[in-house]
Amino acid sequence: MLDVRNLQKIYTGRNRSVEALRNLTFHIGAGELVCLVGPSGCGKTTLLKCMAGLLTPTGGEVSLDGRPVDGPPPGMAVVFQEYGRSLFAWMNVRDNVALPLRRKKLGKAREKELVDHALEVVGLADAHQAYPWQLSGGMQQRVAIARAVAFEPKVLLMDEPFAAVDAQTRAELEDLIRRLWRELGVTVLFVTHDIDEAVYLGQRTIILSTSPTVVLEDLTIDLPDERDQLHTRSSPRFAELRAHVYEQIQRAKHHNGDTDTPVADRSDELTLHKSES
Ligand SMILES: Nc1ncnc2c1ncn2[C@@H]1O[C@H](COP(=O)(O)OP(=O)(O)OP(=O)(O)O)[C@@H](O)[C@H]1O
Repeated sequence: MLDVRNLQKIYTGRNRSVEALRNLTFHIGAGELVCLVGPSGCGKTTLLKCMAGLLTPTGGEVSLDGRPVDGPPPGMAVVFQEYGRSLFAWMNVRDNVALPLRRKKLGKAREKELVDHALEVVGLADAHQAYPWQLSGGMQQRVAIARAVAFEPKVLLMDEPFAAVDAQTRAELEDLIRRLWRELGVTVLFVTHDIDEAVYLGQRTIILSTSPTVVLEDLTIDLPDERDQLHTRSSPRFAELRAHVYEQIQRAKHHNGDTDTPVADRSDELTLHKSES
């Protein structure tokens, strides 16, 4: 489905160059929900932009269903952290959600059907005539998610989408993403710097090193499929996985692509959790 092979990105400026991504390789299968976590500044946004075809990599390749990504692919939608900047203040909720559909030229009836459905699934059917500035931060992010849902993407890329909302809203939105993922069968790559979120949400968590970035570990999250904020987060397995990812992130801060051996391969302790359950 989505393949990242030997991806490298070097930003070159007049006086300096920054090697943000060194050599990233991983695969995301159709219908998977994968989280990507790493220390601040490790290149998560850079990676996501390369995957979305918004940034040209220096080396390596991203491909979707075997086709190289060299511009925004038609079946992909992206939700960014800054919902305030992705919504248009002068358009109401309905028009904001409908905007990307205009390019598809589906006809008014089909467009209305998709927008109504998207607003329904994110719980904003009653707010369709409101303007973004009349909504809370959490509701605005729901509008951004509805916009992505209405587009009927095969792949949904999310870049720290809940970083700017309060903890309670964040928990609700996490559950919304899991519900949408299960109901719509969409493939999701969710970038976060929040360790709890990285464990709670996905089926796998890819842990990145500091810049220049490599994959430190691709961890299977073997929590039950049915998750809820109260029981899942208080389960012993959640605590173990959380501790493991936390530990890896701490090590990641002292590790980058300059070191040959990935952190996960250097310690028996780090494989402890994988053999359990
Ligand atoms: N346009 C740019 N020009 C030069 N360097 C850049 C540019 N964008 C990002 N970088 C550098 O690339 C590295 C990775 O940045 P990026 O924003 O991808 O990291 P991140 O993991 O998303 O950060 P955060 O966790 O803080 O959101 C950083 O060292 C950053 O300074």
